[in-house]
Amino acid sequence: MSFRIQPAAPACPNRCQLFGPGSRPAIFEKMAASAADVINLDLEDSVAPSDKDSARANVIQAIGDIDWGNKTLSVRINGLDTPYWYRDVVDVLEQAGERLDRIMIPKVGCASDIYAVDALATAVETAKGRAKKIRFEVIIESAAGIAHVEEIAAASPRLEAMSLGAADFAASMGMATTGIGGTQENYYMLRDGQKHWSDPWHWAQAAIVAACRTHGVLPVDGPFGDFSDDEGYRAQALRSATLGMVGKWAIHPKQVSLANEVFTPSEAAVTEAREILAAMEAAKAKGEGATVYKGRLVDIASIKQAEVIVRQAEMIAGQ
Ligand SMILES: CC(C)(COP(=O)(O)OP(=O)(O)OC[C@H]1O[C@@H](n2cnc3c(N)ncnc32)[C@H](O)[C@@H]1OP(=O)(O)O)[C@@H](O)C(=O)NCCC(=O)NCCSC(=O)C[C@H](O)C(=O)O
Ligand SMILES: [Mg+2]
Repeated sequence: MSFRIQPAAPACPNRCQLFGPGSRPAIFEKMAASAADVINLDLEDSVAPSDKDSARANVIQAIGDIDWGNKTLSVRINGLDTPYWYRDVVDVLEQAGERLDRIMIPKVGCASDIYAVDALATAVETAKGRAKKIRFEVIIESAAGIAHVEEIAAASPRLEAMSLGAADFAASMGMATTGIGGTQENYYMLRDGQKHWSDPWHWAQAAIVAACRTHGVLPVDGPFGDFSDDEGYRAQALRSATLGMVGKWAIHPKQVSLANEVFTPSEAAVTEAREILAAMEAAKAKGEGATVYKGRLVDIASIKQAEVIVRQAEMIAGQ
């Protein structure tokens, strides 16, 4: 272990982030009634340029009017390359109530992007006397974003979560696909004439997880565009969870239960983790640092692995 201790990510459930366009206020109550842990009211790419002002007004109103329960409530602002973002930050922080938890910053390319939003948010909060400091989440969805992922993860103490945005990421990287996440037909290896599909999102996800875990930020998988493909969504989510991500976006309400199922440790996984902890307690009592559990080695590192699962299950149960 490095002399520098790895910081813990925020202990808040983040299994599913449900998105809805700010220009579609008719679905806000349905979003609030969903089982998603996080609600993202969108001012960015799901809102047409002609609707930007009205969407912002809808969102500000809804933050105060709707009962969002114990969900984390987030507004996705427009990108820093647009003329909309500063007004998103200023109007939302000046006019929306303190129920809002996060601002999501899309298409971040470097730590200075976060610095700019931080400076503006800090000025508005101070001027308005907002008691609750807004937290940030970011989307890595460009070549620059992934190239600078670690400095972005370290950019601000406000930063709570980081998502992979597969659609913009693919476009920025020049990837030959119009799919949003999932299996890509042409990304395969050949062996004995048989195709074996590989995962083109894997390396970016792994880079995000490493940056997030280094700096105590929650790593989250972004959208899966084909909402008619439950099995495809589940497979993508299972890969993300296996890599260390804590949740995934839903761009349709039917994806919420899929994310919650995958990112909630199963009873069997929790039972096994507790048994490993018990086996290691018994080993330690005998002065041993390793033992055998179900025919396989478990040691001090296994305690940390098991604790990840138990902590996650307890945090979700206690929400
Ligand atoms: C994708 C949708 C446009 C589909 O909407 P719709 O045609 O209304 O779907 P359904 O008829 O199947 O809806 C069934 C019922 O569910 C309600 N509904 C629909 N969407 C939502 C929602 N997001 N939250 C809650 N409830 C919802 C409908 O009203 C129906 O209700 P009822 O009639 O009472 O049965 C739509 O789902 C949608 O707009 N989704 C969100 C799109 C979005 O926000 N996109 C932005 C995030 S993805 C992205 O930006 C890419 C990323 O940045 C990247 O680069 O990768
Ligand atoms: Mg995007």
